[in-house]
Amino acid sequence: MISLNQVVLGYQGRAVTPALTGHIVQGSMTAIIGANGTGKSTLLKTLLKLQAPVSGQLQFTDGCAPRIAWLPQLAEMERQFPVTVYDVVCMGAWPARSLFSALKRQHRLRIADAIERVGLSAYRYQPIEMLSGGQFQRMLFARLLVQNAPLVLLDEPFTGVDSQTSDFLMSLICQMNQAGQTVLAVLHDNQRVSRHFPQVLLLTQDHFHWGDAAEVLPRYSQVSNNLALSA
Ligand SMILES: Nc1ncnc2c1ncn2[C@@H]1O[C@H](COP(=O)(O)OP(=O)(O)OP(=O)(O)O)[C@@H](O)[C@H]1O
Repeated sequence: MISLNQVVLGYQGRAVTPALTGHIVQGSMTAIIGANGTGKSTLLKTLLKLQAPVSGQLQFTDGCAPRIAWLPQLAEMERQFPVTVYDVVCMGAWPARSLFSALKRQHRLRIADAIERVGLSAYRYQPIEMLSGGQFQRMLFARLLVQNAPLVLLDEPFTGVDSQTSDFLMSLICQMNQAGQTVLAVLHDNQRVSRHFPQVLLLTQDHFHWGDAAEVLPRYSQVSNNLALSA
């Protein structure tokens, strides 16, 4: 789906990662792990074309970027905006219709189904500022479900969410992947990574390891131990 060839990520010409080479295979499920500041979110933003790479090449198998659904970090979300749960979930249908046209019946059904799947039917007309952290994240997942994009990018999807809701959201991620969507998720919970993610990209300041979870995860413990020893 996407190939990275010696891609250095960064801002205004300043590198924040080593040169990355690897493939995001269609239908795969990959966790991006690493310490704070190693460029995990920057990779997602680069795939979204919000950020240009410092150097190297990103190639899309079909010649153009696939449709992408993105769950940003919770801290980057505007929560005081005066809209309802329904309004936010509706936004997932934008790519399939023009901005100001009325929703078609098929869209309305998809939106209602997504809100029900995440357990927010009773809150559909609630202003988003009144939602708890877990409810807010469920709402964003409903929007992802409506988007139904071939590539799903998730930036720390379980931040501020209790373990029961995290388990529930994890099951939704697995369902998306089983339905054929390619998933790339930034995570800090290695147990969850080893349970659910066959592929892992580990980023450090100077190196990266990209491959099967069973091979890459033990390297993370090594890296963490080395960091602890040098601190
Ligand atoms: N808009 C920006 N302009 C300049 N530098 C930035 C910008 N955003 C992030 N950075 C820097 O890029 C580096 C990588 O940031 P990034 O957010 O990708 O890290 P991360 O691995 O996702 O970290 P975390 O686990 O803390 O979310 C950091 O040093 C950060 O300060």
